[in-house]
Amino acid sequence: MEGEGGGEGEEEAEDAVVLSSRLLRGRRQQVDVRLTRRVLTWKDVNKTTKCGNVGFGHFSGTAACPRIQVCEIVAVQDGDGTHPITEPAEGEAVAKQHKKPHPHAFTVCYVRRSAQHRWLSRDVTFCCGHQSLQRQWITAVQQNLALLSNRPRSLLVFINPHGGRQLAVWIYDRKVAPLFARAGISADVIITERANHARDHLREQRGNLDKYDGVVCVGGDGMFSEVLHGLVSGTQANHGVDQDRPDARLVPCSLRIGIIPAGSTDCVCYSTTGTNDPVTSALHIILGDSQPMDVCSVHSDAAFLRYSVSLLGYGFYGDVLANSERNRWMGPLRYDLAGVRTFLSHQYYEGSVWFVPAPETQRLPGVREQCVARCHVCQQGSCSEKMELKHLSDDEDKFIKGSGGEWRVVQGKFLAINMATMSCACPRSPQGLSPSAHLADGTADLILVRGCSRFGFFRHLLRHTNADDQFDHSFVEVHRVRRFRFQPKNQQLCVAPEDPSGAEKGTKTHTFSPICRAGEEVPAQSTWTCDGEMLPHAAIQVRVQGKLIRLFARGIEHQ
Ligand SMILES: CCCCCCCCCCCCC/C=C/[C@@H](O)[C@H](CO)NC(=O)CCCCCCCCCCCCCCC
Ligand SMILES: Nc1ncnc2c1ncn2[C@@H]1O[C@H](COP(=O)(O)OP(=O)(O)OP(=O)(O)O)[C@@H](O)[C@H]1O
Ligand SMILES: [Ca+2]
Repeated sequence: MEGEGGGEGEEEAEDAVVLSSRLLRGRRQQVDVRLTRRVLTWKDVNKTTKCGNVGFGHFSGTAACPRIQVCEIVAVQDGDGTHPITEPAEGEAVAKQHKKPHPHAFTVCYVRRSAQHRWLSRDVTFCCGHQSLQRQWITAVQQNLALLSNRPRSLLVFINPHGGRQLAVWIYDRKVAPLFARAGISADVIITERANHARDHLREQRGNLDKYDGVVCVGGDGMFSEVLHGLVSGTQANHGVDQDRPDARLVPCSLRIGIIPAGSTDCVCYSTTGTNDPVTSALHIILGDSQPMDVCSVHSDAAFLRYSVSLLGYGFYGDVLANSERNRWMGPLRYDLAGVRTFLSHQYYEGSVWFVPAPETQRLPGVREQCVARCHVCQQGSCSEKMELKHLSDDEDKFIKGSGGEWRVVQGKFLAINMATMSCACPRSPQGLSPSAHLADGTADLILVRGCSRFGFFRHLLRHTNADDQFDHSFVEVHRVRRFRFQPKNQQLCVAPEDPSGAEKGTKTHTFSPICRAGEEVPAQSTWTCDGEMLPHAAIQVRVQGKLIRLFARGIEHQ
């Protein structure tokens, strides 16, 4: 980052100099510029820096020298970044060119960090004494960049013109496409014409996607979900994996997914980059960042329903979504209106929640430790599914032993049942639904909100918007889990299963049926929201598939 201190002296000593020259920065400032495999640095020859007024070629201890990591260079080109070094075409108004560029200038475009995890692209221009030196510099930087093999060269881009505030096309054309072009990335762009256009295209073309290094969606969580479904389903089909089988081990997708945020919540983008800024996302894509992510597969009995990466919510969030759908035309505001309405209804839902807890070695939710870039918890990988056990203190909880893992069940009335596979941070809730959830640890956080007063629930919701602990309520419990099942009250198990996963092994011996007798009131049922889409079933089974996909992101960096 320009202007940032060094502190990598030893590493730098081993990082051999590729090229160094005395150049002009801009038009006037004389600088000694040095390129190594890892960094581009320069220092003003006339200024005494912290590292002393060292002679040319001596950059040791460049504490105060501006430096750019090579891996954070977007592009290098001739000219001053705004003026191509070509003669104006015949008839072109020379007046348009307010200043003639230096004939032997070259410009390095690089990433600069700004507040709140935003990234900007910035230019620095150097002027050389003659053309061959200019060529030498451009070639040297380009050769360095060519060594970065994780960078995408070719992308498939889907734009949803109707998501969020309906600005997706404008955002892509104005903010993203120019950066991709500058970085030499070619993009095949499809503006979607209907819902599920992107998903269907990816499924149909699944044998034909090798020419791309990644798929980018410009839209919200719904668009991301389309790309996720298209790629995951296509990958399973390519490998002969039957995604209808709840116990199937899914094959990870090879193509990375980029998200240019242009939706209403943009939770996946926000949780993986720390912001919902299109330029930041474009830069993460250009640098070729890679963030693995857990994906939940959701089934109803033996039928596949959907995949989820953010929130599976029954009760409050399910109802917010259902209440918001008819007001889609309102854009992001629809959620606030539906939220107030749902809050006032204060509806409970009865049922049984079954889950397989994550091993004790994986940190418990509620510990205020965030999943960060290069997170050591996620790097440990999804551990084996052999579970360690811990009894719950609540009398209502039963401890169930089964042959396919250790299941627990919690029964009762719930205001909300939320399963967050990652933090679900978004602009409405910067810490998220489950602030310490991890992006790629192979677990999800199950948050159960039981009966409480409206005031209590209001306080719980309010804590999603500040730094207070939303789990610190007697009516909220949270478990870190690998698997999960839900049965609403009116569909209780007729035969209590020895192992609720039996159904997932094709050895189903139990059935679900209404337990209400004639004349008895049928308990209220909610619907599930699955990453913002409604599910048609209330009784579901969920399994976390660790690190199934990768995004062009790197998680939240320390600031
Ligand atoms: C007192 C203020 C309370 C504010 C509480 C804010 C909690 C926000 C938690 C957001 C969690 C988002 C999880 C991400 C889900 C995405 O997969 C999905 C698809 O984009 N988005 C939504 O379902 C969209 C979900 C949007 C949920 C909005 C809920 C708004 C609740 C408002 C309650 C107001 C009570 C006022 C009483 C007078
Ligand atoms: N051309 C289209 N016409 C109508 N619907 C579309 C089109 N393209 C995509 N969709 C659908 O629009 C839905 C919403 O899109 P998107 O996720 O981009 O915005 P959003 O719902 O406002 O944002 P968020 O999901 O972040 O709340 C998606 O479920 C997607 O399937
Ligand atoms: Ca996770």
